Amino acid sequence: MNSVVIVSAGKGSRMKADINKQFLKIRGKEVIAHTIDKFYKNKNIGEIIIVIREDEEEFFQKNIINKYGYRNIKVALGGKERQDSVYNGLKQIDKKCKIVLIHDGARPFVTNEIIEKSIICAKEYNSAIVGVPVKDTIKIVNKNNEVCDTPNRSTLWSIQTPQVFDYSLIIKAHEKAKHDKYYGTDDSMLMEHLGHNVKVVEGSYNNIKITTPEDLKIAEEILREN
Ligand SMILES: Nc1ccn([C@@H]2O[C@H](COP(=O)(O)OP(=O)(O)OP(=O)(O)O)[C@@H](O)[C@H]2O)c(=O)n1
Ligand SMILES: C[C@](O)(CO)[C@H](O)COP(=O)(O)O
Repeated sequence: MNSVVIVSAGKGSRMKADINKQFLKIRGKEVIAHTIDKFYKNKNIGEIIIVIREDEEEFFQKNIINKYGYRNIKVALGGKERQDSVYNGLKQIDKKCKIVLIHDGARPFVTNEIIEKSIICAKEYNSAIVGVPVKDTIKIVNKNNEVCDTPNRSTLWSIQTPQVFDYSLIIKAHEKAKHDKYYGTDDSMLMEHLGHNVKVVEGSYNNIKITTPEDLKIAEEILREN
């Protein structure tokens, strides 16, 4: 069985809104509901776990689960860092799970095609992450704003979610990270820390993470075009 952990227990501080960004609306529907729909309607997904902040659990139940009538969605509580929230979600997964997808609640434009090709890749390589080649030139800059280096752009990818893994391996990777007090900014860094190869699957430039107020405007446009 394939399970998905959708992490939605962040603070959304860069959005500077009165409510958590997951509950802001794009074209009348909450960001998190757009994201859930993508997995809820996908025939390859057997189980959905949403990770929510404890102080937002009641609001989530009433305004998302009850409002849209979602069934069989498990809820886990968030942790201090994204990585802690992912681990809490992974612990709720059914024993029958072989492949787990980890996805940001704040990335509502994931597609069926991306979900399907990342699962196929994870079945072959145990570890698959979605990304797109960078379009800009990237500079490494020091604290005085001086350029230190310009990495070769043809080797640079911007990494998104879903990130998809063999379930027992990602649990092992989290346990090693916990033991070593190692924190990564994405899930695959834990697999790299475990010494495992990670394969990249080409995603979409529309699969943005809603992070700042500008992203909400871009999101409205993406939805209008699709
Ligand atoms: N402790 C945390 C931190 C983040 N996330 C989730 O991880 C995803 C990516 O994180 P990000 O966009 O950085 O969200 P926030 O941490 O909420 O944003 P900010 O850094 O602006 O506060 C989001 O769906 C967020 O809800 C989480 O579940 N638990
Ligand atoms: C996992 C991620 O979405 C990949 O781009 C990203 O690293 C999350 O980072 P954030 O610091 O929580 O925004």
